[in-house]
Amino acid sequence: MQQNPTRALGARLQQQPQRLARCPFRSSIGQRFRPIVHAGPSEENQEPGKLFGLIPSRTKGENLFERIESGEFTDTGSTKEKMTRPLRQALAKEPLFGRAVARTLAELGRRWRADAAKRMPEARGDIREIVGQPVFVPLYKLFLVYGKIFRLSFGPKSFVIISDPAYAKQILMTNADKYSKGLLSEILDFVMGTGLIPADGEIWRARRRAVVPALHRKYVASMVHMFGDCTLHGTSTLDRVVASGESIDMENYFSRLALDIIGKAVFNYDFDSLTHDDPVIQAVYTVLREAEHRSTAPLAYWNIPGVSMVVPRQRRCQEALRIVNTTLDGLIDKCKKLVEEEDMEFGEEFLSDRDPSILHFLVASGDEISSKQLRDDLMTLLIAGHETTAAVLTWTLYSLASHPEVTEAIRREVDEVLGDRTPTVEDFKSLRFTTRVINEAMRLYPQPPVLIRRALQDDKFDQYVVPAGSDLFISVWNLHRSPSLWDEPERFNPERFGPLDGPIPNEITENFGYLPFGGGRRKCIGDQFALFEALVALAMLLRRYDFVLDTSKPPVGMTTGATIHTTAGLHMRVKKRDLPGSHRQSAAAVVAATPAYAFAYSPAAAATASSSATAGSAASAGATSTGGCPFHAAAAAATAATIPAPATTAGGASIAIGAATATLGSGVSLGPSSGVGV
Ligand code: HEM
Repeated sequence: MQQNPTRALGARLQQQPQRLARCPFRSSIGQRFRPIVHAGPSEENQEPGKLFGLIPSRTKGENLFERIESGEFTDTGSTKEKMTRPLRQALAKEPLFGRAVARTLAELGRRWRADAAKRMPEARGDIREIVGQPVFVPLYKLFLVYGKIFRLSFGPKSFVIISDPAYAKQILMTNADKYSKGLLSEILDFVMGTGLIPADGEIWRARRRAVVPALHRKYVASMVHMFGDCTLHGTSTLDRVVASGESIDMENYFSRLALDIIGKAVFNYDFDSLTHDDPVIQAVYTVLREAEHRSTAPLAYWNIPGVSMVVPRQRRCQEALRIVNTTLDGLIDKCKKLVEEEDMEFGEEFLSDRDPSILHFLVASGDEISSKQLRDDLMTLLIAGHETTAAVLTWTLYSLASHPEVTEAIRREVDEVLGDRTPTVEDFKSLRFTTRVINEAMRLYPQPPVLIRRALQDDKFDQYVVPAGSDLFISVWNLHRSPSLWDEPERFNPERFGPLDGPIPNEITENFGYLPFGGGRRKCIGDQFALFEALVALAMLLRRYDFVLDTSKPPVGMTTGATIHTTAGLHMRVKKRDLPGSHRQSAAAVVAATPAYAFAYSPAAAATASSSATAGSAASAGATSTGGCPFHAAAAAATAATIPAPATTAGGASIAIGAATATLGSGVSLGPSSGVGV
């Protein structure tokens, strides 16, 4: 983080929350929570890169700071003290009795002022006033007014909003023992059970100890090959889009790419959602959508007995869960048989060529766990690793659309380091600029934008006590866009993190002002995996294609789900990139030149491979040269054969998951409606 001129003002603002102890909007009912800016796209903000006015523009921000500085929002103490002050002054002039009362009032006034200074700034209002925009947007506006910690109250419900690196560090690291996942565990129970994300206490400790070793160095290296294969496989779809001249919803595309990748990585299942739809894919999306729906619904109506039988969406959800669970049980059984058959010694970096998945590691480890716990683990990893990475790729590509010079810089790096080769782990040391671009996109669009915790014990943040039982939101969005931490926080600037040969920015290098993967003991276990995945996909796609926003489609807006979604897709026109003086290898040739990645359980890929056995020698050459790997064969064949394109609209099994934007009702619980922290 670099120093900047607005920092001084921001720092002053951070020092004064106690002076804002009263809601500045309260005095003017009509102004309560009135948006300082609008979240929806407006004429001025339709230009990509202006962030659609989703956050206050520089001028608006400065005006707000000026107004705060002028004292307009400032309440310097206790209202009771202020109201009794004229009386006290009048009484003080009276001899004897009057003066005695004035002295008592003065003493009371001192106590009232001291109490007021200890009270956390509080924003009160009607929950309806923040409906209709992604919840992290009003939270940002309130942060600019109330500062680094404030209480947001709706009737009897209240939440503590944290937007300060030191406080975030206290919650996530120093005092992590004092916090649980709270609301998040309640919402995700139906799908993740006691998986790592919602679990707390001993179960979390045991599962973290079991799962983390599965993502060892050799595993991640082998996954990097698979990322390349999957990205290449998806180019058949993009080639069709190029030929058709239509645009494609890249949010949908990335969602499918990420699903294909995480399926293979976690349980060696090939969804192949990039080229087809089937009931399992539909079921996974139904479950994902339900998780997001529950995280933004005002009332936990699904807990009412009988609702799952009566409400159609809940019935569909139950059916989808049944399909997903049956599929997972099948994969677990298959894996158990494989472990019995194979004669492999289990060791620290256990990795099977036939099935390099996390599931295989967990089963082979001999850990005595129930199938239910195993299913919870798999489902958790599937959800954690899917939406997040897809969203990072979506918003990175979106940011690049308005920064062609950055795209060109990526290409220079990729052309030099990779050419048409698929990346290996070793390449990451050289793809430093591309990595910074992803780091910067994760700053502007953190996934999830808010982390959720519940205090198990009282905790203290400077003078403010947060009592046990309080629900806290750490607003990563606010941290990542804080004017006191970042120079021109709204600007997409991959160079802000300093020289390229410096460390890759993370929560430690940025002292908890940057939390793309959280921090402390509950930090993301898939951070490297995810960064490599995004890097491979971005590098390989930008090497091969030009992407331009389709301006005939609705402007891109944001909506909240578990991650930040677009409101109506990221529609882009795609062209093959002109590669002057360079020659582009066919996908089959690239696959042939890539070290073998074994992929065992792949019904869809196997089907594609066998059905396209006559699709050309390129395909079989790819298969042979990679030791008969069915996935390689399928990837190569896919380029030669005709494959149906995925739906490019946000319907069906597509990723309109976040469409249920914070549909918060009046006066009811806010729920964790700001992006659910995974
Ligand atoms: C770019 C992609 C990703 C992003 C931005 C991301 C972000 C995060 C964040 C911010 C947390 C911390 C949540 C909290 O403290 O409440 C987290 C936790 C977690 N992530 Fe990721 N994640 C990504 C990819 C992945 C992948 C690929 C996997 C698995 C292969 C994964 C598995 C997990 C798990 C299991 C946790 C919970 C850890 C625990 O509570 O002990 N994530 N992730």
